[in-house]
Amino acid sequence: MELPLEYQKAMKGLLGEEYEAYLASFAAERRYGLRVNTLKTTPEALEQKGLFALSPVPWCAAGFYYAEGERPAKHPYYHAGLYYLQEPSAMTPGAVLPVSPGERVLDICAAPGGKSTQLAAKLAGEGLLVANDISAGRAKSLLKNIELCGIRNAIVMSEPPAKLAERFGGYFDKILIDAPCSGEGMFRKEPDMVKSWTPELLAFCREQQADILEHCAGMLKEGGLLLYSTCTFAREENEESIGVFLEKHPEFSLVPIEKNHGFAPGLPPFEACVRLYPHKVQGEGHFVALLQKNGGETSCRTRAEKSVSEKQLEGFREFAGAYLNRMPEGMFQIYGDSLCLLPEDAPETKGLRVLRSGWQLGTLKKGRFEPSQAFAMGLKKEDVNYVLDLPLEDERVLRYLKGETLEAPEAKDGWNLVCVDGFPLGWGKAQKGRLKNKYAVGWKWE
Ligand SMILES: C[S@@+](CC[C@H](N)C(=O)[O-])C[C@H]1O[C@@H](n2cnc3c(N)ncnc32)[C@H](O)[C@@H]1O
Repeated sequence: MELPLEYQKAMKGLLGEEYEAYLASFAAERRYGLRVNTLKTTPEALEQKGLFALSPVPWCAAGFYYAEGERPAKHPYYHAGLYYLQEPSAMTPGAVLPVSPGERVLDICAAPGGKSTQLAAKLAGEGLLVANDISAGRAKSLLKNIELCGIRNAIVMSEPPAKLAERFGGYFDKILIDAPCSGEGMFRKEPDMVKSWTPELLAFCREQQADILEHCAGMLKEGGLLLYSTCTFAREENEESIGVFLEKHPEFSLVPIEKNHGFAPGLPPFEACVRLYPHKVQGEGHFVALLQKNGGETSCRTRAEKSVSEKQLEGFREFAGAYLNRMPEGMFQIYGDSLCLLPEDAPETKGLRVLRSGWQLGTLKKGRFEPSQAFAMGLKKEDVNYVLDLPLEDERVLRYLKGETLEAPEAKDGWNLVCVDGFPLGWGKAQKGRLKNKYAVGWKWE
């Protein structure tokens, strides 16, 4: 691969004697990763299934390498949201940022959702994740991944940081900025990215990074943590972006990140940060900085009003009475014909471009409730009365994912949660042994 001369010069300056080892890493075997979705299963349980040859990613508890040639995206368990495919070094920001159930977390550059799905797993269904991406198109794939992983407590948005900052001053406990960057750490994985590299691109990215950092500063609570990451090596987009930010914001300080697993320290005087290089770790490359806010705004009080009447919920209550073993808890909201369930203290989002607010349960048309794909993915098998639980080897699993009508003499008449080995895939409606397929149209197995 022909690397731009100016890039070579910058990397030689950064790496010194290690530069040759960095170049040699381009010829090394590429490593692929998947991260187990702990909202659905455990790393041990997935390993025991013996689906793929997995070996652990040392810096991410639920992360695994899988061998080239394996196709985990072509497996029904992928469609059940049991794991997310993620480049191993990209698992670092979500692993380093401490998140506990009940917190309010913002992932401001979230699409397609690698880190959002990781943070949501740490929230374990409690608290709130706001997953945002400025690109409305990319936010759609973010939404799909949030739904696929069965995440019930996320608001998916597409807004510029300035707009969010107007609404969420001092609101979040944790913020992740996985910033747009020149992507130098992707050169091995996506050689085409080399072509778009220019020094001007670095300067452009740096401006965007400064804007995002600036607006996020005000959205964090006092004592809150902000994680800044890029998949690039350029000093300008990493230590320099952080340096400029810290000069302007003395209320923030760097929190040291442990230098295990071949992680290199940030460039002086920012040794508290980490750099992942492809010649030092089994991964493509990343920069990670963790900052704490030691003063400034305290929590703000934006809270959505309850606006749904019992009358409007009749159709859902009827469905729940017939098919659910457990009533989902939270605040019901209706957007158009879509019924969603939000955490009780969810924020007011009127006026913001929201793709999804909380857990979409289904649609209400003329009072009739029809359950949604997202509802199925956020349920557990035990939550539902009528379950068509197919073993992995059953040929109907693939036929269901392809959208076909199934012969299902064992299904009871009515709505059935279709599962593979106990993990929900979607809905079907049975009548006299035939199951009408209700799998989401855009999700079908190709
Ligand atoms: C590195 S990617 C994020 C990857 C994502 N965090 C993941 O793990 O899947 C950067 C994202 O930032 C978004 N972006 C660029 N500028 C932005 C801005 N000013 N505010 C919010 N998002 C932005 C891009 O659309 C892109 O999806």
